[in-house]
Amino acid sequence: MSLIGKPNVGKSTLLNRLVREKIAAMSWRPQTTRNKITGICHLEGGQIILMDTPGIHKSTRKLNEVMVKTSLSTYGDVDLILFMIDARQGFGDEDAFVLESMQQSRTPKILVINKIDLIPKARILELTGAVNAKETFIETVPISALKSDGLKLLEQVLLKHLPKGPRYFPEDMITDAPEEFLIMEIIREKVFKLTAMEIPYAVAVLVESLREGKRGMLVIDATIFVEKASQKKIVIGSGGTLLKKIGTHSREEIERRLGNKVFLNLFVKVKERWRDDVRALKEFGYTHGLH
Ligand SMILES: Nc1nc2c(ncn2[C@@H]2O[C@H](COP(=O)(O)OP(=O)(O)OP(=O)(O)O)[C@@H](O)[C@H]2O)c(=O)[nH]1
Repeated sequence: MSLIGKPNVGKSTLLNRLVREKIAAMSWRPQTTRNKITGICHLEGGQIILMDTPGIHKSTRKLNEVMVKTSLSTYGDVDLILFMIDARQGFGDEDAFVLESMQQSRTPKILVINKIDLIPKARILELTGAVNAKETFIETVPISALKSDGLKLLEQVLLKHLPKGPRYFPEDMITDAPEEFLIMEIIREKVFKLTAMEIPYAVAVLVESLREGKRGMLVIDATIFVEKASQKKIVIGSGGTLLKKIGTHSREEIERRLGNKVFLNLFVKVKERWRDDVRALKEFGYTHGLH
């Protein structure tokens, strides 16, 4: 099952709620998610395998092109597409763009109206009617991913429409992403939250090494890449304060997630124009559609 929508509608929030753990980076900024992330949701009635995808949007940058291709590539691989819109914003041009990209696909689609905590009930009905007039959806489910409202119903709807099959994953597995990926996403999320303007978008994180240190401590070396020397200065902050904060917040969350004491070494480096540099994109794991 693939979760599709424009940036910032709440896809990662829903994924994290359904798997009951945080695996995808979330922030109030659009385009937080850059890769396809698989989450495994264990329910009484079965397992649901979900793909969170980067928000589909228009852009000329190579990185953004890769992000969109990553999302589109999931259409053929899944049994269901969840198309998510933001209830407060309603259905706009950006949503129309996403919907258009799905029209070729014969995969059954479910409309998920998220953030219903922000609108009056009558508006939900209106939106349901308006969007269903544009495309055939087998179901419409209004939810608030943030407030965990409507999620039980959504789970039931998903189980109803997904084909029966064997349980593919063990009960304790919630994602197929390697540890390095989780660590990278945690650090990237902290940078997204703690910096402003163009910085979040100019940042990539690479986990350089992961090893066991003294007394079972996990030692992580990671580099934050930015595009300009001026951005490096900002990420480090005066006297290194911001980098320290990014490091502390990241370390605490990595420790919680991995259940291990962590020693995190963070470096900041400049890689000019990496978002348009195919080699750098590959190095950072943004590979979809690149040759
Ligand atoms: N009020 C409200 N806010 C929500 C809800 N779901 C998500 N949000 C907020 O919307 C913002 C975007 O959420 P994300 O889950 O990062 O959105 P996304 O669709 O994964 O975004 P991209 O990574 O840009 O594709 C965050 O600030 C969330 O807290 C909801 O049900 N209600």
